[in-house]
Amino acid sequence: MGAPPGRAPGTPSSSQPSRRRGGDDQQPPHPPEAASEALPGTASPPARRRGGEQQPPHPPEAASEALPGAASLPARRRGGDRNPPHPPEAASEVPSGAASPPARRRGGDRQPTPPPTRLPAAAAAVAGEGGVGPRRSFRISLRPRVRVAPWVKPPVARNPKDPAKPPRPSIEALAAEWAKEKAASGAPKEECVLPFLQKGAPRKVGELKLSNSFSSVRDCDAKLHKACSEKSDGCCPRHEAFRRLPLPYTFQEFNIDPIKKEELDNGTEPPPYKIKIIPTGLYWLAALGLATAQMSALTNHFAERKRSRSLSGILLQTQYCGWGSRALEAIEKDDFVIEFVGEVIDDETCEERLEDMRRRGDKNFYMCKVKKDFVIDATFKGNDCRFFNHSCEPNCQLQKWQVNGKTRLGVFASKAIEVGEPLTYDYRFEQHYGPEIECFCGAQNCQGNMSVSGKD
Ligand SMILES: C[S@@+](CC[C@H](N)C(=O)[O-])C[C@H]1O[C@@H](n2cnc3c(N)ncnc32)[C@H](O)[C@@H]1O
Repeated sequence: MGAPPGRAPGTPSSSQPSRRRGGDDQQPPHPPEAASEALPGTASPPARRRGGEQQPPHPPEAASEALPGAASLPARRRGGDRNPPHPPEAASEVPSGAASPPARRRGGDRQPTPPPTRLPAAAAAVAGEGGVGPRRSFRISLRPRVRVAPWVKPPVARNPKDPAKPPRPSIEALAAEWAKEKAASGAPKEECVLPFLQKGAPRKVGELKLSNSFSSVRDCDAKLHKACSEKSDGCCPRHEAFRRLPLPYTFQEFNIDPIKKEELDNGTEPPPYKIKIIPTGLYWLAALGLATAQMSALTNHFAERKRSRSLSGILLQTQYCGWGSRALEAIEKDDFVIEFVGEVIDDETCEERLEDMRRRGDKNFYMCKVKKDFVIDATFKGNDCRFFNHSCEPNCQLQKWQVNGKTRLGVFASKAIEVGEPLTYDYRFEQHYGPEIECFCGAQNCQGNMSVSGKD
């Protein structure tokens, strides 16, 4: 989920400050292109990243995310999630005059980063019963949203901030339109409903058990891997992947990097996922489609990747956190933004994937553990929610709902969100082993890392 900062072109790697601790996750030199994001006029060829998250060409808009005045990117982590190469065009968008890299400080005195950047694609888990509810109870407003749906005639709602703009359709209008088309396509009636938009839809509230993943590891009786980890100098070879496994915190989760090793051989490959140009207001449409169709119907990310090269849409390239998602239109507080969907896997499969991730050296995580044997993995299949980054001062919340007996995760706006603003939520995780993953959210109240309670 996050990409570590890279260094500016021409900047010696030795000058790059280290951002993460940990042995094998040493960050590779920053791809030249990444620098172009911060240094206007820079146009060195894209470099390739290690460990899977090769980033696609930088979208023009991404430039706006670059920290003014930043010239070189401090190395923040070891391991794989380095920022993807920046396209030459991006450079022109970066504020000129940048000369020195942004200083990073911990905790409160951290330098505020430009607008929060992040946006993963969340996918809805449509899996069995149970499910854990959010730790907090959120009030969900079902009032009409004002968003743009190109193919829907705008109903009545007006843009309060700019009356001159044509009225935008309400969420109800969009839902009605969608339901109509869905029904026309022959879908069963029960599939023509938007669960997160139903008044009175029950949300299960409960607590997450943060250590479930650890206890599920095969052939390891050590509590939370502590013993085996100590035997091997702080790093359990077999379970090293767990060092960076973000376990659920409050109402979220995450982890795993999707890119396969062989795909990294081509340094110009875009990220292992799709880029869709869809207004945020339409996320739920796509998300619902994915959810109702179950994981088997999710688009193959390899196929989607082909489209990502020429499009610049919802995704944005952040300076330190890899790819993120942003709002393509204003979102009101409490609005449903997108459903977190992905493959629903059990703990054993999760473990296997983590091991694969370790071997590949992946650094980004896209998993969300909901409960025992119920992990939603957006690594290979999911939607744009997988690109939502973490922020200590997020503008979204991940909520667990019980919809018709199935647990589903929805991302809701926790505050009003402006167009272009990175979509983020708080998914700090409990970390027991390995180096702390430094947080680069840039929030004033940033705690400095993505661990919620440190190590045992
Ligand atoms: C769900 S992915 C988000 C998308 C990811 N940025 C990408 O490029 O694919 C979560 C990963 O993004 C990175 N990340 C997200 N938020 C971050 C933050 N505030 N600071 C540092 N890295 C972050 C971490 O590597 C994390 O494992």
